[in-house]
Amino acid sequence: MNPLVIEKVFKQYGDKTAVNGLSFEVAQGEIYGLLGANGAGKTTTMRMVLGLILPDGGSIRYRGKTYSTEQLSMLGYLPEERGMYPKIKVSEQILYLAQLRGMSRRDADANLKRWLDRFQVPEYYNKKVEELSKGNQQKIQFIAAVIHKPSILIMDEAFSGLDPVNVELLKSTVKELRDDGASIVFSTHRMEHVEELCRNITIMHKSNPVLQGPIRDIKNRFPKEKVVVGAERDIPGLDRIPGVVSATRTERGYDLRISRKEAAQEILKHAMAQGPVERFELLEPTLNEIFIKTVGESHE
Ligand SMILES: Nc1ncnc2c1ncn2[C@@H]1O[C@H](COP(=O)(O)OP(=O)(O)OP(=O)(O)O)[C@@H](O)[C@H]1O
Repeated sequence: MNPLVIEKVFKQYGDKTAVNGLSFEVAQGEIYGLLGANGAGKTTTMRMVLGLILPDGGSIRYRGKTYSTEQLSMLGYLPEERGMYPKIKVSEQILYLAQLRGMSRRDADANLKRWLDRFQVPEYYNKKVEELSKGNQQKIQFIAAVIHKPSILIMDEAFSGLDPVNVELLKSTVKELRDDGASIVFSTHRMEHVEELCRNITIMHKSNPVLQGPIRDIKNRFPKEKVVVGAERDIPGLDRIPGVVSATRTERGYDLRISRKEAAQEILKHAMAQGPVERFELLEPTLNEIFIKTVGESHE
């Protein structure tokens, strides 16, 4: 049985349905992507998984059990909003939070020092949170979420506010936690991070799960509609090939949009008939394009 199983979960606020029959499972050592436009129901879902609010229907199971305080030490949460106390020292609040999650102060202290070294900021141990930049506060919040080695980790916009170097640092840390066996629910609007980190995803829209499954399978369900041709010279007539919706001249050649896949071969033939082609590629849709299509279509 998977460590986290969400089954037909339903949540209502007054007469507003926030989550409508959502089911998914997160395996051990998996990062699961929970995606959706603003107001889709992601935060509500994460809060239910964390036991902060109760579902009105359906069930959430943690290693086969329903929520109880026993699960506290198993769960870690990185919220989107910074939730640290500005006036209190980093070490004081992290050690306090770790003890709430069942750790001894000594173990928590050793872990905290290890994490601060890992993030190359050992000097933050005695600093007040307000003395740190926004990005560095995010690192501390990250440490607070993982200090007790949770086996189920909920991460909401984990990399927001970080510079590219720190994004890479935290990304590699998330991958390590996955490789160590954590089950991670990862929610973000940054589709390139989802493509890199997640195997399976759910896209929610207006409280409903509208697209679910392995990213690989989802991509195969959507047609390839983009062709890139690399050529320095002009290739007249590309836009007149049947099935070509548009052909745009770029620095390095042409970007084309097609409405049926046979058009790709015609484009290649046409281009080669006029001289050498340096590059030719039929691109699969990006997750960003799939997201926009899905949410747009289900919106209508
Ligand atoms: N405490 C609440 N009381 C009433 N309605 C709520 C409450 N929390 C959320 N909602 C409503 O439930 C729906 C889902 O909200 P939720 O915060 O889960 O969305 P989200 O996917 O996390 O959005 P975002 O990407 O903007 O954070 C929204 O329509 C929201 O207005």
